[in-house]
Amino acid sequence: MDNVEWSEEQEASARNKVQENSRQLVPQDKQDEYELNANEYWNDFYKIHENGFFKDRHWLFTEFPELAPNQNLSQPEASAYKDGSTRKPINTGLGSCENGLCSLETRTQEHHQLDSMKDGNNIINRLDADGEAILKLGDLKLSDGDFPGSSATYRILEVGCGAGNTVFPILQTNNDPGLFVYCCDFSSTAVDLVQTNAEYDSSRCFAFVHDLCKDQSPYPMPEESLDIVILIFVLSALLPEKMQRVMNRLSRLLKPGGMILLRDYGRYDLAQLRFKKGRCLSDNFYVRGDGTRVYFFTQDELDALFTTAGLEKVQNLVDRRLQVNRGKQVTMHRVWIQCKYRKPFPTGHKENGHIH
Ligand SMILES: C[S@@+](CC[C@H](N)C(=O)[O-])C[C@H]1O[C@@H](n2cnc3c(N)ncnc32)[C@H](O)[C@@H]1O
Repeated sequence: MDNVEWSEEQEASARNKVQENSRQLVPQDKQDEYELNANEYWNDFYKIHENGFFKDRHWLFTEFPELAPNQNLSQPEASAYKDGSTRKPINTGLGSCENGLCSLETRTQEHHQLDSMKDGNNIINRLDADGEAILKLGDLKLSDGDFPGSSATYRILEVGCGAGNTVFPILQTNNDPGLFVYCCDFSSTAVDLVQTNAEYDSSRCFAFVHDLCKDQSPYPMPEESLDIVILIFVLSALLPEKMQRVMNRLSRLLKPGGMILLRDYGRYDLAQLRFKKGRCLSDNFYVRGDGTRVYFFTQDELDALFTTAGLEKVQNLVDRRLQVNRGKQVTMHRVWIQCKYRKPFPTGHKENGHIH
């Protein structure tokens, strides 16, 4: 069931559950260890789950048509929503990772494993599907005029891309010849999975290891060069104190008129209510059994993060769904938040004859 309203009692019961499971916090030394080794916990996650699955992402282009703006994405079953968006009925989870468990579908694609080889003095780690060398960020000499994707006309960056469950559908669906897709993750295991995927094409895509929370961790593109930045269930994985700096830096990468698209966990989502006592790190921030962490947002918190980074609201909606597992006879309340925030044009700028 889509966009179900919550009753007062439901809201109160959720609040009680959260109060109860937040009562006992994880000790600080353990918290520091989760932060210090965060990428290792995610490496372990991807070593276990690999990409032997392809998560169900049929909602991607109905929710975010900006990812393939020139394609005719006919959606006969799409229904209009109050906020003007359209979406197809969703009868499964959104394929996000919860408590280390993901809704999985068997992946049919072959996985390329091409081992290191030497080319003169350059170490080329791998070749992509077309036999092109896959370069690492550290191998590049970056200058403003010449960077991966510098000749593209539409640049998308996905941060925290995981195994590429968003990147590959974009590359398949968006056939704009001017498209270039960047993607990064601080898990080198995840980035390896992307780079060794049979669909990885270095003429259209650049995957790199990057820690969003490290100011000195470089991006391969200059500021004001991106049309779209995507964050799908990623901001929630960061230490809350570090979220604003991350957002500020991502905002600087956007062209004026460019947008950040986000989908993430909302306050009182089933995944939050299911946490047992002793897993809470701080208000609404928890650690799963596998050492990965997750925050549950309100719309206002996200609005503050985006607007403080100088962006303007295009959309900020809460998507509540009732999932029914008929086999187990249980109903589950999911709460996700979806946001689109745009970087304004400088005042006095003229676009299509309109002065901003
Ligand atoms: C819940 S997963 C979502 C993955 C992917 N966006 C998806 O929807 O399938 C969160 C991702 O964020 C990445 N991540 C967490 N903290 C990060 C950081 N500081 N820098 C870069 N990536 C990070 C993790 O490695 C993981 O791949």
